[in-house]
Order: sequence, then C-alpha cells, then structure tokens
Amino acid sequence: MDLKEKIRNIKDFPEKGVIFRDITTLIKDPDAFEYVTDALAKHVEKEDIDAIVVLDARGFLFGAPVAYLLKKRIVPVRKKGKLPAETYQVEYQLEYGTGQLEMHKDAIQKGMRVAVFDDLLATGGTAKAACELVELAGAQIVSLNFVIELTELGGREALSGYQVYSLVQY
Ligand SMILES: O=P(O)(O)OC[C@H]1O[C@H](OP(=O)(O)OP(=O)(O)O)[C@H](O)[C@@H]1O
Ligand SMILES: Nc1ncnc2[nH]cnc12
Repeated sequence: MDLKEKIRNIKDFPEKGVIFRDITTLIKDPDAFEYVTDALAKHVEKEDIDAIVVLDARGFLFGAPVAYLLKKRIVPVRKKGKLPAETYQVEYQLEYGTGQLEMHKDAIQKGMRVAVFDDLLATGGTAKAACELVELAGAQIVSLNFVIELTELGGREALSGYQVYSLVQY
C-alpha cells in the first residue's frame, strides 16, 4: 500500500516552515489503519518483548492496537502532569518546542524488554526521552517503531545505538 497517498501534507502547521504530516487521513481509512497496524505488529512479534510503550498522543493510536494483537502490556508515556501516580520524568526537545515526558514508576520492571511506538520520528527528541524513561526503570529498549520518519531531521542519528524502524520515509 502507498502510505504517502493516505497521509495528508499541510504546509506551515503548526508554524511557518513545517510541513505537517497528518495521520488523521490514514486512520480514517480502515484498510490503511489495518495495513499499518499489521505491518508494525509483524515487525515486533519476533522480538520477544514484555511491554509496548506508547507515546502521547498520536503514538497511542498505533501502539495500542499492536499491543492488543500481540497481547502485550501497554504502557503510556505522557506529557507532564497527566499521570496520577509516582512518575519518572525527563525533559525533551521537539521540532517546535520543548516539554517534559513522564512514565509511572510501576509501569515496567527491571530487566523487561520494551518496544516503543509513535506515529512519527522527526528530531528524535521525544523517542530519546522515552528511552531514558524506560532505562530509568531498569528495562531495555529492543526497538523504536514509527509509521513516519522525517529523514532530514536526523532522528535516526540522534537515536544511534537503538534499532529504529519506520514504515514510510520523507
Ligand atoms: O522526533 P521529535 O522531534 O521529538 O518529534 C516527533 C514527535 O512530535 C509529535 O508529537 P507532538 O509532541 O506534536 O504531540 P502529539 O502526539 O500530542 O500531537 C509526534 O507525534 C512525535 O511524538
Ligand atoms: N512535520 C511533522 N508533522 C507531523 N507531526 C510532527 N511532529 C514533529 N514534526 C512533525
């Protein structure tokens, strides 16, 4: 399937100079959503993972159905102030802005093998912060999985040492 046909491109959103890769047009097409979910699940099913970490907010859309298909523990990494129990916290940078990500301290245990899911890899700041959170819990990152990779923004290089997988590249 040509996923680029399903992803909408919006110029100058949320600020001038950014081409926003909009996955809402992909997920409203059930065949495209099934294709993407199955392709991501196929990639991680052979990895012997214990948990699937999903990144706030668009990562939830893709990681959750994979966790369901593979019957794995699902762990949300959320933006600051959203998780109610004790959390690990990490500062991070975005293509447009900065922030803080959190994960519940009891979400994953030492020694677990983790696959991370998000919709899109840009600079890698978000994924790197998620890796730090998982590692603070003493768990191991097995793979980082994305629907979209913006290759010119250097995310893959920023995440060197980790296995990075994406379905479509711009
Ligand atoms: O590789 P990076 O430069 O870190 O950028 C990628 C991140 O940016 C977007 O999330 P955003 O923070 O816009 O949040 P959203 O999913 O809540 O829309 C996207 O969903 C990734 O999580
Ligand atoms: N260009 C982009 N399109 C959609 N989401 C993004 N997150 C960071 N950069 C993005």
